[in-house]
Amino acid sequence: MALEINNVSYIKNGKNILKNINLFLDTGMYALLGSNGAGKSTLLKVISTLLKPTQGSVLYDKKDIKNNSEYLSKLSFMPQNVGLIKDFDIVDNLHYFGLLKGCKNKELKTKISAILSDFDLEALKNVKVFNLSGGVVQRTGIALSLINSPKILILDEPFNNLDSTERKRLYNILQEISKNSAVIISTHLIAEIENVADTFIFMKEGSITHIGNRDESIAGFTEKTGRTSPNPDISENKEEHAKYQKTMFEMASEYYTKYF
Ligand SMILES: Nc1ncnc2c1ncn2[C@@H]1O[C@H](COP(=O)(O)OP(=O)(O)OP(=O)(O)O)[C@@H](O)[C@H]1O
Repeated sequence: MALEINNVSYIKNGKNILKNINLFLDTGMYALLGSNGAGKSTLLKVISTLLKPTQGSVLYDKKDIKNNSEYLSKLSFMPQNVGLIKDFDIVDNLHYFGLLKGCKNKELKTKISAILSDFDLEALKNVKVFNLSGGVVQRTGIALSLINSPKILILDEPFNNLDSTERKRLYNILQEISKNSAVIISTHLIAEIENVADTFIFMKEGSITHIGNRDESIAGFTEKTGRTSPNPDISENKEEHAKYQKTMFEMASEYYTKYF
């Protein structure tokens, strides 16, 4: 499994939204971090084939993802607002979207049972979506994105609406999936993802400013800025004090996404 993003740029209305993006994604969990407007959603849409790059290419196992039905069958994209059918119950949604994603009717039954159990949705499986809470809808949406056993799983802000128990459940599931697939998560919740993702991809103004694991990201930040550890003693200046209260990783993240 290898996804290669080679020199990808995306220009819309004269605006360079993605600038020369180069990425190599293997199995593992990748966090995509960046401020509003950094280009994260645009990059995810390019990887999902929803947008065609103005320049460059995206290859899956050395083949262009353009008109590549094998790639599409292995891809799953969960956007920020989950598009479940409100009049269907959970099982019908899983079944319907499974068929749309090309799963065979025969294998769907087993898959749906496994997913309902993994996501603790059995008791709610026959409840129509319009009667479910926001958290359960979100959980069902994520469950839905796994129906085709994706090799490339893209989740845009998946932790919204989830309480800490649900987040933990999701981390465990995603960690399991990331052993054999590339899981790409775009999120603003840095503290949430800090100990979960293997690799962090930081973006600012359409460019990637840093790629690395947690320790590498902190080390790069230390090297470039001279910052070593948070200093809890600085209290005269409120703003400075608040800044130092952050973890090294949060400071590194802020550096790569705002000031690099
Ligand atoms: N169709 C479009 N036409 C013009 N500009 C666009 C279009 N789509 C996105 N943009 C601009 O491109 C930039 C990147 O947008 P994008 O949604 O990819 O950022 P993001 O990092 O996902 O932000 P957020 O975290 O707010 O979702 C923004 O400045 C946005 O206004």
